This record gives sequence, structure tokens and C-alpha cells, in this order.
Amino acid sequence: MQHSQYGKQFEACSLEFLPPSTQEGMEKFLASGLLRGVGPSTAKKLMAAFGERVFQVMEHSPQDLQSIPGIGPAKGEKIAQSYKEHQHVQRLMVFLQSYGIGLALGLKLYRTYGEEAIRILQHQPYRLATDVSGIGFRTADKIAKTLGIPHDSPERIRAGIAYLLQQALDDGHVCMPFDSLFAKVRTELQVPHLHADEAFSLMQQIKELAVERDATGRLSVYLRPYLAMEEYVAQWFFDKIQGPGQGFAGAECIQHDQSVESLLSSEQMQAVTEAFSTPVLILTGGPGTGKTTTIRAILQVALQLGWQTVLAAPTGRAAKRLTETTGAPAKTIHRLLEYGQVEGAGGQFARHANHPLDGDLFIIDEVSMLDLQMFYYLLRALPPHGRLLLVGDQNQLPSVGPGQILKDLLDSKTVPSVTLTTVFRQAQASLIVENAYRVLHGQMIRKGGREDNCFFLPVHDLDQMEQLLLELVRTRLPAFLQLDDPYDSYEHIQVLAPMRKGRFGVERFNHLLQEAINPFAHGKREIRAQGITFRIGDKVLQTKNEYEKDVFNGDIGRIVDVDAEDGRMTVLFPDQRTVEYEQHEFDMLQHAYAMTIHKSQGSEYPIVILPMVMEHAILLQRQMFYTALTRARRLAVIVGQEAAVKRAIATSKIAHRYTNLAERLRREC
Ligand SMILES: Nc1ncnc2c1ncn2[C@@H]1O[C@H](COP(=O)(O)OP(=O)(O)OP(=O)(O)O)[C@@H](O)[C@H]1O
Repeated sequence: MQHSQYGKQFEACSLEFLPPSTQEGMEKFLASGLLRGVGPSTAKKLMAAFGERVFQVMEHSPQDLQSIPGIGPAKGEKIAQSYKEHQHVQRLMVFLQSYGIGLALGLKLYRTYGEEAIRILQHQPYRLATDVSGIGFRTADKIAKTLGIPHDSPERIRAGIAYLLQQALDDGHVCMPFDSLFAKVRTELQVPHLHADEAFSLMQQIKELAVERDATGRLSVYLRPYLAMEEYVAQWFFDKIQGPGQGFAGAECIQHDQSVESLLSSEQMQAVTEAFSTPVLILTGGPGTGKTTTIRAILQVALQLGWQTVLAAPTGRAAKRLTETTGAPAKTIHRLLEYGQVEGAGGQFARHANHPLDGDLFIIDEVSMLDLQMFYYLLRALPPHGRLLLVGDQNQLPSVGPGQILKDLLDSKTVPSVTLTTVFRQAQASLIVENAYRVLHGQMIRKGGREDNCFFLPVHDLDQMEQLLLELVRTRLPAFLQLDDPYDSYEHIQVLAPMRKGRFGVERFNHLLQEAINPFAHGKREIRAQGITFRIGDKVLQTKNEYEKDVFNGDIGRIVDVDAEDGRMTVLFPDQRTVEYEQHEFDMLQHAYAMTIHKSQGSEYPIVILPMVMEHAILLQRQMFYTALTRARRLAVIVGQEAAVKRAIATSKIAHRYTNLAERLRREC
């Protein structure tokens, strides 16, 4: 077209990436790390051997790559495969660029749909929202809009409802009341004219959803598996509680065991007795109330009775701690249920109703962290005669996943429980424990002094605060621990922050602390991915359950090897296992010098540093503060604005979670 002012203009009707055509450009491309198995030195060798033909060789005669020393059949195949993938992904990226989808998500799309990706995007854009983690309904919606799918099409609203429910699950809800969900459909999906009965009928058409009406006529909407799990859990308790009594097994044994009896308070004795007389028992109590001591006594009695006991906890760190404190082996629930050990069906639990666990008494610790799904899998795997003892602190933050199992079981008042209330002398002398209870009761913490295991360092100036925090990690606390090298302190010191973002958030701290503790050095290999530099020696956190690698959300390790050329790193975990990660798996790792309080649940650290600033206002909350404080074993250091500490203590509201478990238990038991 001819523009009046600027002359001839073009309109682009298609866009294609062309591979670089000069030798220099080709080598640069090859050396960039985009292709797996090729780094700068292999790039040089490839160019020297094939010159401008290098791309043709990769595409049409990959076997020729093997003529280069160091490239065997496997590596040659990997390079050729990676080149092919790269070409597909590039075509896909051209298509995706107008939707604001970057390379990482583009790669995920490619991994999910392969060469079908563009076709699916064009014809069933809403599939993306459910199939590809990281691409939500919003992005799928943007694509659908440009394809001309109407705003109020049933297809769109159905995908939107599933998305809203998924969001609710991510926020910890098991279901949504129909009215709240309907309101969200109208506002968040922007279909204000939709009627309730239309929405209701759309929900019933979605096979993934279940709509349930309770006795009072209230409607709840579930993603179907969650309703089934909630029903299963309620039925399990009904069968246990209403089922034939299993008798009182160990009365004489307990009463005649002086070593047990003389050690325990009457509350603890009651817990021990009930653990052997009821098929299921909840044992709760705050820090220092003797939960672990009670578990030890129960184990001792069980041993005398010849009962087989099985101990487990929701996370690896919690299981490790349970082993340390009781002296009895404990596993994660995943390991206990033998995740992924089913022939030909990776990702399944090998233990379930048809192949239950062996054992007489199952003791599960840190139950506050159990979500509905995990609890369901656990109950399903217990043998019919198995007794269950659930131990936890109801004031800890609830599980990351949906549900609030411990709270619901207690609220239902249908499950036998013992609450330990006495804080024992040794624990009373601890300011960590005292301050934890102060927080719980809404009282200001005591600042603490030299002799105490908890102190609060108030600061007014945030620049000064940053310096102080770095100084604590770099010099003051390593000196306290009598460590020569602050690098070693990383195992002992854990910074916990309420939020990821912001000046005093986890991400920035991780950056600062990496520079302070494990800075760049010549010869120390590193690799950059998703804006993070991973360096040999870094402390890293696994952020999701990865059964195939046998590593789980919350596991902490240390990077022991980095291969930038091949896009790999190796992490050593505390049980001396090394795990390899490829470039596309790096997103499941983060630095762990600092982590969120949520992620720290169920773990303990010798020293905890807790930055508290008003910037975190929305998360300054009693339960959060309490959870963070009780993670410290030897020392808790709170650094920050007094107003922020006061605000956290004053804010007791606990986010409500939609679940019908308590109600269901009341109805059924
Ligand atoms: N009956 C008791 N008499 C005297 N001391 C006790 C008694 N029970 C527990 N203790 C002591 O109280 C302290 C805390 O006990 P324990 O570790 O069992 O509590 P806990 O509830 O598991 O604590 P936390 O949740 O903080 O780990 C320990 O030093 C323990 O020896």
C-alpha cells in the first residue's frame, strides 16, 4: 500500500524464522545453549566439521554427527532431536507471540501436544486451560477471542466454571457454594446477563463437576473427584466409629508399666489409653505440650503388646524429624503408600484397599499439613483392623492443598480427641515457646535478651534492616554457631518470609543471600534459567512432588554439579542421594536460602530469621507468625518493624475454606 507521507508500506501476512546463514551466526546460535548437548566447544567442533551444512546434517543425516570425537550415537540422536524440536517450537512461537505466551510456556505446549499444538490451539483453545499447567483459562480465552468464539458461548462458560473451581482448589477450598460460584461466573467471566438456572444447567452438563444439595437445600459445586474423596473420608470415619468395637487392648499393660506411667501427665495418660481403646484418635496440642513424649509412650506400650506400629508424616522433613524425636523409623505418606511402584502404571499408589498396608497402629504426625487428597489415599490403604492416631497442632497453618482435615475432624466433634494443654517446665523456659503462645493469645511478644532463644530486633530504617539481616547471616549467627565458614551456616540458618515478592520477599532475599554466601567465583560453574543463576554450592528447594525422581515438594538440597554445555545440574539431598535435573526441569527448583512460611510447614531449623515489614501487610497474620516462630529449634530472630509484628499478632482472622467434611461427619457419625 502507498502511505501519503511515508510512501510504500507492507503488511506482513506470515512470519517465519530463518536459521542463521553466516558461519559466524550459525556458531553463535549453536553455542547459545538452545540445543541440548551443544555448548560453545561442541558448536566449534560442529562448525569445523560441517561448516554451512551443519543444519542440513542435523536435519537429514544426523548419523554423520558421530564423526565428531565426543559425540556418540546417544548424544548425536539427542542433538538431532533437539534441533527438530527447536524448529517446531519456533513455528509455534510465531503463532503464540500475539498472545503473550513466552518460550517457557511454548515449550510446555509443545511437550503436551507435540506437533499437534498449533492445530489444537486453533480448534479447541479451551483445552489448554485444563491440559497445560501454567496456561490458564485467561490465555486460552484470549486465543479463543481472536478466533471469534463468542463471549457467552456455552463452551467458554463451561471452561470458565471449571477454571474458577480449579482456582478455588488452589486457594484451599474443596468445593464452592453454588451462589458464590455463580456470582464469580457473572463477574469474573463477564457474563452479567447469565441467569442462575442457565448457570446451574451448564454446571450439570460439565462431566467433571458434581452439584450436591445438603439437607438445608444449600448447593455445593465440586470437581467430581473431590466430592468422592470427601464422601469416602466421612464414610471411613462412620464405619470406624460406628463399627464393631475393637475392645480395650492394653489397659493392664499400661497400668503396670511404671516407666510409662510415672513419666506422663494425666492428659497424656488419657491419650495413651485412648490410643489403644478407640480405633481412631486425634492428639493435639501446642509446642512443648508433650505430643512427642506421648507418641514415645504409645510406641513403648505397642511394643509390649506386640503390635506393629507404622509412623508417617506428610513431608520428608516432617518424617525425618519424627524419626529423630521418637527413635522409630518414619516415612513420608507417599513412600508409605509406595507411590509409583505399580508396574506399568507410573504415578499410582501401590497400597490401596485391595493391597492394604501391614500394621496395627498407624501414627501420622503433622496432620495440619494433610490435604483431602493425601488423607483419602492414606485411609484407603489402611487395613480394616488398623488403628489410626492423628497428631498435630491445630493452630498451625492449614495444608497447602485443598481441605482443612484436622480442623474439620475436630469441629465435627465426632472423632475422639485428646488436647494436651500443659506446657512442661523445660518448654516453659524457652522464649520461642512462650512467644508462640503469646502470639496465639494476641499478646505482644517479649523482646528477649542474651540468655534467651528468641529475640526481636526492632528497626525503623529499612535500609538498615537489610544490612542487619545480611550481617546476621554472614557473620553474627555463624559466630553464634561457632562456624568458621558462613557457607556451612546455610544448613543451620533459614530465613522465612511471608511473601515471595517485594523488597523483603523470598525472591530478593535469595538473590542477596546467594551473593553473600555463595558468590560468583572463577571456576565455580553456574547456569542461568528463568532469571535465576544456579551455581555449584547453592542451597536449593524442590518445589513440587516429582515421584519419578523420588524428590518431593519441600526437600532441600545442595547443587553439586552444573553442566552448562548439556543443560543439566545435579543436586545432593540430605540422604546422600544425588538427583539430576535437565534444563526443562529447572523450574521445579528454587534457591532455598529464604523460603515462604507456608513452605516451611512441618520442618524445623536450628535458627530461623523472620523479617517482618508492613510491606507484607496482607499476610501479617497470627497463624502465619505462630507457624514461623515454632519452626525454630535453637534460636528465632525476628527483625523488622514493630508495627508489623503488632499487626500480625492482632490479626487473627483465618481464611475460611469451603469444605463439607465436618458437616458430613456430623450427619453420618
Ligand atoms: N509429663 C511430662 N512431665 C515432665 N516433662 C515432660 C512431660 N511430657 C513432656 N515433657 C517435656 O516437655 C518438653 C516438650 O515435650 P515434647 O517434645 O514431647 O512436646 P511436643 O508437644 O512434641 O513439642 P513440639 O511440638 O514443640 O515438638 C520436653 O522437654 C519433654 O521432656
